[in-house]
Amino acid sequence: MADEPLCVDDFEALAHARVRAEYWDYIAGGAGSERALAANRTAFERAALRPRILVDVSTVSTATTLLGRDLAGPVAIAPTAYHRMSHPDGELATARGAADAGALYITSFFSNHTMEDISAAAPDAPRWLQLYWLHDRGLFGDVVERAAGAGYEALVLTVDTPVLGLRLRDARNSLSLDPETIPANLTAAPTLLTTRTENSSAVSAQAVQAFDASITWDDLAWLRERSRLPLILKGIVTAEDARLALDYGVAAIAVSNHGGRQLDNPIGALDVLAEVVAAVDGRCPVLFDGGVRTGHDVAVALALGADAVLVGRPVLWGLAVGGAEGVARVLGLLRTELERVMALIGRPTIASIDASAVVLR
Ligand SMILES: Cc1cc2nc3c(=O)[nH]c(=O)nc-3n(C[C@H](O)[C@H](O)[C@H](O)COP(=O)(O)O)c2cc1C
Ligand SMILES: O=C(O)C(=O)c1ccccc1
Repeated sequence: MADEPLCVDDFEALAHARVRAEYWDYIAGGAGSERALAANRTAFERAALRPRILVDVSTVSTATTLLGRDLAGPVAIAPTAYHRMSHPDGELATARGAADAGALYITSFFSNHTMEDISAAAPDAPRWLQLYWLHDRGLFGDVVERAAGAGYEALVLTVDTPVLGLRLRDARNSLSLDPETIPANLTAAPTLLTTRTENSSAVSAQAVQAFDASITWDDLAWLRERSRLPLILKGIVTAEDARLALDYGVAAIAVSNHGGRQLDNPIGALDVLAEVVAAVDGRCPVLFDGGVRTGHDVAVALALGADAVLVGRPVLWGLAVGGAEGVARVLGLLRTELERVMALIGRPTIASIDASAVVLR
């Protein structure tokens, strides 16, 4: 079959043909001139793997552990908003696909199904909940308090989005949201549910209305009082903030530039990974996202010190192409590609992919 997707990029082309143009621009786009978006990919082109030979790779295992949870592999689903833009079954399909693939699913707070319904779609699968700090502390506290009971095993506070990046594609499209694409966790606050604005993006309007840009490190204690779940901060890109995060007792750090959607930075996410890994110095797991598209990319990020990687857009491409099955296939592809790369570089376990496996050109 000529159309059979054989790599993640094949899914992108197929998904593009299926997703409405304005939604596609929201998913694909970056901030400003999209330099950060492009840099996330070009950074990987500067990293080369260093294969070792005559190692027994007759058995290769991608199995790993994160915060005490055994996972089939080191590739997890990054939190992305509004999955019904990609498929009518939205996050329910994503949850089933993730469970089939044995992958951790970090559910976006801005999901089109409630966090409880998403959990119920795949009850025993590993799942974390991503949070945006809301102006509405009542609503925010309620969400935080519900998370553990709904089966979420950790909270991921996104810290790179006090305001939304300048998404020119969305502004030019006057991006509006259909009723089925409203954030289901926020229906108690209808004033946050703008679906249409003149000459600007409704997504951006929702973020402006909802996000509290005043929070600082000391507010983390407030979160802690409401949930005993481990806390991960997502969007750390400097050694200074990595050290502060450790001082504040985080369980893990996610190095990310939000898929190039926030600051229009000429440096790729991968370029800052080593700085954060050095500052963390093994004291907590480090996750990485931004531009991971192949098993080779996964191996590079692990060699540079990440404990696991997250994929954002590729999961949405799989979702658009084949619902739950498409999500599982994208994740499965990345895992089998990683297995092949591990064999080819003579590193048969995740732990054996150390700094000697990569060189930056
Ligand atoms: C359509 C879309 C929506 C996103 N929504 C969220 C979100 O709700 N919360 C969040 O923390 N990050 C969000 N992100 C950022 C991702 O979690 C992740 O950092 C990024 O997509 C990784 O880059 P990649 O798409 O190149 O894999 C979003 C990204 C995309 C593409
Ligand atoms: O688009 C995004 O990157 C994003 O994180 C987001 C999530 C919810 C509302 C608005 C933006």
